[in-house]
Parts: sequence; C-alpha cells; structure tokens
Amino acid sequence: MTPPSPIDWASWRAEIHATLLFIVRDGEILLIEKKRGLGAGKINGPGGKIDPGETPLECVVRETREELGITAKRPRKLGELHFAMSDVPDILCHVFLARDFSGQPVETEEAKPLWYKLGDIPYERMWKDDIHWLPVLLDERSFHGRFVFEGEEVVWQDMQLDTYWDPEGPRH
Ligand SMILES: COc1nc(N)nc2c1ncn2[C@H]1C[C@H](O)[C@@H](COP(=O)(O)OP(=O)(O)OP(=O)(O)O)O1
Repeated sequence: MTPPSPIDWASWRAEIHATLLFIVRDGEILLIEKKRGLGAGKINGPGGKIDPGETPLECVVRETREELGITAKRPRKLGELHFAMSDVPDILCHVFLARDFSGQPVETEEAKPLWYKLGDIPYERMWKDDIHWLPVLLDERSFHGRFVFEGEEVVWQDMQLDTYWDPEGPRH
C-alpha cells in the first residue's frame, strides 16, 4: 500500500516546466552525460527547461539540437513526471521517446553523447527516479509519475501506467 504523500498534490504547482528525450535506435539508447546545470555529472536524456511560449515538443527538439547537434524525428510524448524537490524548485517534466534522428551526435558545452545497449543502462549514474519509469517508456507505455525528493533520495513515489492520454493512441 502507498504511504501517505508528504505533498498535497491537488494544490501542487511546478515552478519549472522541462522536457526529456530518449532516442532508441538499433537496440541502443542515446543518453548524455550532463556537463552543467541541474543534474550535472549525471547520465540523463537530452532536454531542458521550456521557454516562454514554447510547447514541450518544440522545447525537446530545440534542447536536443543545442545539447547534441542532432534533430530528433517524430518525438512522441509518453510520460509526465512531477518532482517535488527539497533543495531546488519543483519540476514538471514531459518525457518523449523517438526512434530516429538526423545528424551526428557531438559533444557540446552542455552534454557528452553516450550510447548504451538497452540491457546496460547505467541507472546507478542517473537520477534515482529513472529506474522506475524508463523501462516503462522503453516498453512504449504511457505513464504519470510523482516523486518526492529529499536531496538526492526519493522518499515517496507513485507511478500510474497507461493513464497518460497519448494523441497517437495507446500502444497496448
Ligand atoms: C529529479 O529527478 C529528475 N530526474 C530526471 N531523470 N531528470 C530530471 C530530474 N530533475 C530534472 N531533470 C531534468 C529535466 C531537464 O531535462 C533537466 C534540467 O534542465 P536544465 O536545468 O538543464 O535546463 P536547461 O534549460 O538546459 O538549463 P540552462 O539554464 O543551463 O540552459 O534535468
């Protein structure tokens, strides 16, 4: 049974809206080592904060270009994550999956590209929430996750699967 949440999610509002993209091709996933900002030193997908007037899709395409120099093809939003943080502003993150891109990933000031086999994803170097939803995304299932962090640790979590409205329709 889920313990009571320390957060009143009904009144919760994120200060930051952000995006993440995971590109999967030929049995491998394209990740980044983040070189600056929130989560520097961690492995993550490319992404970042949504600019005023920008849609989540526009943001994830722009951030992926800025961080890796590639253009994601047909990114599909599969998830939404709500992060209540103890020491940085709360974040609402839109999570996308893409199966193709144009260009060649390059290292930039923001990120170093890293390819991993799908069976070798380095969860130990990623945010602690990732292991709870990245396998769901890779299974092309939609999800809505809520996580409460104390520092680097997840102290409460809830994952709902197959609940997010996917404009392209459910895959399962
Ligand atoms: C708390 O758990 C998190 N888990 C995961 N997997 N990813 C997270 C978590 N918290 C934040 N993120 C992601 C969401 C964004 O992609 C980045 C943060 O964006 P950033 O601050 O790097 O945004 P930019 O616009 O690129 O930053 P600049 O101000 O440096 O341009 O982390």
